[in-house]
Amino acid sequence: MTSTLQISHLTKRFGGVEALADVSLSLAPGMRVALLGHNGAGKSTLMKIVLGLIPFDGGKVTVCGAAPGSAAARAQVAYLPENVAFHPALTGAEQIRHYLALRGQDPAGAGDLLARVGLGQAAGRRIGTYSKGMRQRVGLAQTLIGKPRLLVLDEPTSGLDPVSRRDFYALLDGLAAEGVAILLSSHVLTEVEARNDLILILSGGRLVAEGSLTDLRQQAALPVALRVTPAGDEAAALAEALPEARAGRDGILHLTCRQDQKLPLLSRIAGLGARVADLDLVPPSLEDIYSHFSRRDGQ
Ligand SMILES: Nc1ncnc2c1ncn2[C@@H]1O[C@H](COP(=O)(O)OP(=O)(O)OP(=O)(O)O)[C@@H](O)[C@H]1O
Repeated sequence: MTSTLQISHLTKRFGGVEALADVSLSLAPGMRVALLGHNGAGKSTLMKIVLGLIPFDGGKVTVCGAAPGSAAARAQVAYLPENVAFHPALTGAEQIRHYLALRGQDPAGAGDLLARVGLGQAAGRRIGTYSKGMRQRVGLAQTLIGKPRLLVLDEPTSGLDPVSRRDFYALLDGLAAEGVAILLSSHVLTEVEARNDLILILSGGRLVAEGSLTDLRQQAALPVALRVTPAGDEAAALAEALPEARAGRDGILHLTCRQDQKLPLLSRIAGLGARVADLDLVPPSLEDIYSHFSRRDGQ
């Protein structure tokens, strides 16, 4: 299948600063990719290059087979910045009608676009009365004008509450299911866990990790934590049977083990039978994995 976005060995320097070094990635239609990285890691530079806003020094970039910034590429890519600004006195429908007219499209399509992002009911209200989540959805409706094949979203859910974030990602899921490729950056690491097919970690302009969350977990090989709750008055007996555990004030026993020791340890705990009331397995979070890769790169 032809890639929607193809980047090979991309390099970009600003004077003496190497903003991107040997970055390669490929987005197939319908793929959702999250770009993570510390401040100055190179996320915005990468997005600007994909949008054709700045030139690059080395490597190759194609957007739907065309050079970034070319008319062919621009027709296929849409961008949503972190903070969208619309005219507060215009209604959602007026604002989208305006953008449709600017793109030479029928303004009557505004209603459908707003309904698509869940703003059908609010289309006739002034944007000044919208919440931040609603304004972000107006932004998403704007990006959908012209049916782009690639969405570039710069921290699209920053400042949104958990419910608005979930709703926003549900919209992206629907678009991805229709074949739209999505490249988004985020600092809210926990939210990208379940919502993306591929996670990329940039550090100092280099891609230091790439994969699904499962791949990254395996590559990082961080310890797994277990919490064992003793049954009734079995705390002392359980602590004796699990001498490597640390007992918390609440009586719960805390253990950690390497990934490859997880199953033997679970089977040992299962063998303790009725002495165990409950068991929780806590895998390393994306925050842990992210710090692991960023630290490894000296950040
Ligand atoms: N126009 C510019 N001129 C000089 N240096 C720049 C320019 N734009 C970016 N840089 C440098 O390139 C590096 C990458 O910056 P970039 O803005 O891409 O990072 P980022 O990951 O988007 O960071 P943030 O999360 O803070 O937005 C940084 O060292 C930055 O200072």
